[in-house]
Amino acid sequence: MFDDDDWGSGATSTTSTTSNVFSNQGERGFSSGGGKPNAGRGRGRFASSSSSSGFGATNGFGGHSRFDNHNTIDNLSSKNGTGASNDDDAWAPKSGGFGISNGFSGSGGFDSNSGGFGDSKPRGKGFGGNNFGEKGRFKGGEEGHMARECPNNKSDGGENNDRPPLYIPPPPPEDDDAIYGSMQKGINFGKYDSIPVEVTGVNPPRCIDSFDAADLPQHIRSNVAKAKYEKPTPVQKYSIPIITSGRDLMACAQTGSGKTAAFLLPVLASLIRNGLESSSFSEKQLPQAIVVGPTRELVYQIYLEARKFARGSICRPVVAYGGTSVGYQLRELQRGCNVLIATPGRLMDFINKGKVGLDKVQYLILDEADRMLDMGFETEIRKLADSPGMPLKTERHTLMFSATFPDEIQKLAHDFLREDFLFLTVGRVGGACSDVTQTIIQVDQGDKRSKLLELVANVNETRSRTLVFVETKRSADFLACSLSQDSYPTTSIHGDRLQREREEALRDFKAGTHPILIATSVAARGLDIPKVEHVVNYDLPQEIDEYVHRIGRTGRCGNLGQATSFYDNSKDAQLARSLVKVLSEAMQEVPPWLEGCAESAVGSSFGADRGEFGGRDARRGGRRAKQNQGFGGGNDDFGSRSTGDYDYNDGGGFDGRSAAQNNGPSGFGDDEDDWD
Ligand SMILES: Nc1ncnc2c1ncn2[C@@H]1O[C@H](COP(=O)(O)OP(=O)(O)OP(=O)(O)O)[C@@H](O)[C@H]1O
Repeated sequence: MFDDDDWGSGATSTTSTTSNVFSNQGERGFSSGGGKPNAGRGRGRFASSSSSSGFGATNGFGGHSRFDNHNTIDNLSSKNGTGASNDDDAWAPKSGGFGISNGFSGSGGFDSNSGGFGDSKPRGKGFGGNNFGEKGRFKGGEEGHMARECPNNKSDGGENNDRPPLYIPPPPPEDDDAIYGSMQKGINFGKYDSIPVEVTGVNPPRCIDSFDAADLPQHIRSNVAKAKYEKPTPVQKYSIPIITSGRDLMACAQTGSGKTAAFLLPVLASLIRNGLESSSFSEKQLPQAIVVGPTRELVYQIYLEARKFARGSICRPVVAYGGTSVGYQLRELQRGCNVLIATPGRLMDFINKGKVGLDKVQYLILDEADRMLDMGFETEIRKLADSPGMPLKTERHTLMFSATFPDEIQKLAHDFLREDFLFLTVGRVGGACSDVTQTIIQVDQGDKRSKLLELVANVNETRSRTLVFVETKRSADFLACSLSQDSYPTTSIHGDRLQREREEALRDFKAGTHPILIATSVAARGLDIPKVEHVVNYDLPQEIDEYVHRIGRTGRCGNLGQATSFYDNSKDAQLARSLVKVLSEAMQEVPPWLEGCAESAVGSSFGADRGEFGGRDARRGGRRAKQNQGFGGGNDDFGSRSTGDYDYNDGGGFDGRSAAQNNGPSGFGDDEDDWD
């Protein structure tokens, strides 16, 4: 399934613009760096005649990524000063220096759904454009990209011809300051203790009130101290003894409240206490714990946390995710692996290749578990659980963590958990973090850009980190380029960017060199970035749970944060009721106009039934149905959940996924349903 011909998300942005897809007959449009993987098909509304005529102006832009296409590179680089060269780094992903056309920029000039964007990629297969296959511009001092990416170059000696360069991520930090220097606790950290906690299920163990009571092995205990964790957060107080006592667990606690350590500490402790099996330098590795998460950046972050807590012990965590060199990751794996942290696709690829065996798995952990059991990932998780060697659920421990847990997903989750699992809720299931001040403002689509400019007006002076969520990958490219053009230090992250670019974007954002990050939902969950002061929902998501995760990128670990959302009733009405509910539950001001929208949002349920405080264990007859998909038509089927921009099927080869997945559910790989 994850054969080497599959292209994953990281691959696609190498290709960027093509000249033959810009013809934009009357529709507003642009081309971005986010070339979709389905080369040559375009969408019905793209005329594919030639060059850039008809596209706003001749100054099309190529987004962040590299302009690899033969004809266009001339136009783009020469007219817009993209600075193209044959130096790979000249295509740095920082958005700056990209030409944006006079013809389409400007507020409101872009409708993310209105087309004007073409698919491209630099491979011969299936590429129907009239310029592909033409010689020139690729290598040997020509502009555009590195020789090894050139589809005409058959002897580059790389792992795969006709592909983006292999990406080997920088090594993880080795100095204590970098390893242990995590987010500072905020003024509301102490208030975590006042959040109501509920544990359902039979015979739960008592909670602990200090890390000393957690019975952690010495190495881990001192690493916890080095990380300046003085006392456990509520989810840690309950999860640690539950996991230590050998119970399966489904845990739901608000964003930024320490769920990662809540599972890592007891799992690492138990592995170390019970004796680790060393498997170094063995062809097939047999990890004792497997952690899966929905995005590459998240699994890498969890890996860094595991490494931090395991440091000095013989326990070796390893990470595996798509968009990176398989060979490199296999070499890391084969140096020994006790805890494997991975995206599901790359993990399944390693299992299928016989590089990872499951026979010794004691712990299977799903972080962002509701997403991992949602459309897109569920099949992979079932395959993982049914893979040869994987101990039955009665013979392993399964742990699930998230800030949101819709009822129907909880019910699915029961398939993977022991009968007597415990359900832990801190606060309300799916509740927003109360340390985030939420503001919803009504903004028409066409006014969003100017409104955003107001919000980031002083960012050059303040350097306040602002994370801006948009709906589609090409909107991300467009907006990032547009802001860069206006001298706002901006970068972007989404599933069509190369992995190297994604990681660099995050690094630049964290370092504050590019304090504005434009992101799709690929950055919505789990990412723990210090000092994010403001989250902006430039486009609101389709689901309230996604909203909760997005705004949870700020206001973490007791710090205060701010979230501003642009509400456009023509697009967002189906979210109105759930928004009202989430705002009121988090004691936020609810604008009267939003209540009006909620009341007239016929057919949508009035928010989720999140139950009483502490949420609801679906075993007790939870009624929380799928939310927000029912505008105008009552509840949607479960199957209609939006998949968002997540790292589905980060498989092997390059970072493969099946053709069907490449195409996305609609067969067109619509941005609204990105399969990444
Ligand atoms: N006991 C603690 N004391 C101090 N800081 C902590 C403690 N536990 C966790 N943290 C810090 O709090 C931050 C948030 O933790 P973490 O990323 O695990 O949150 P989360 O609940 O998993 O969030 P999300 O729902 O967004 O995934 C991290 O920077 C982490 O280092």
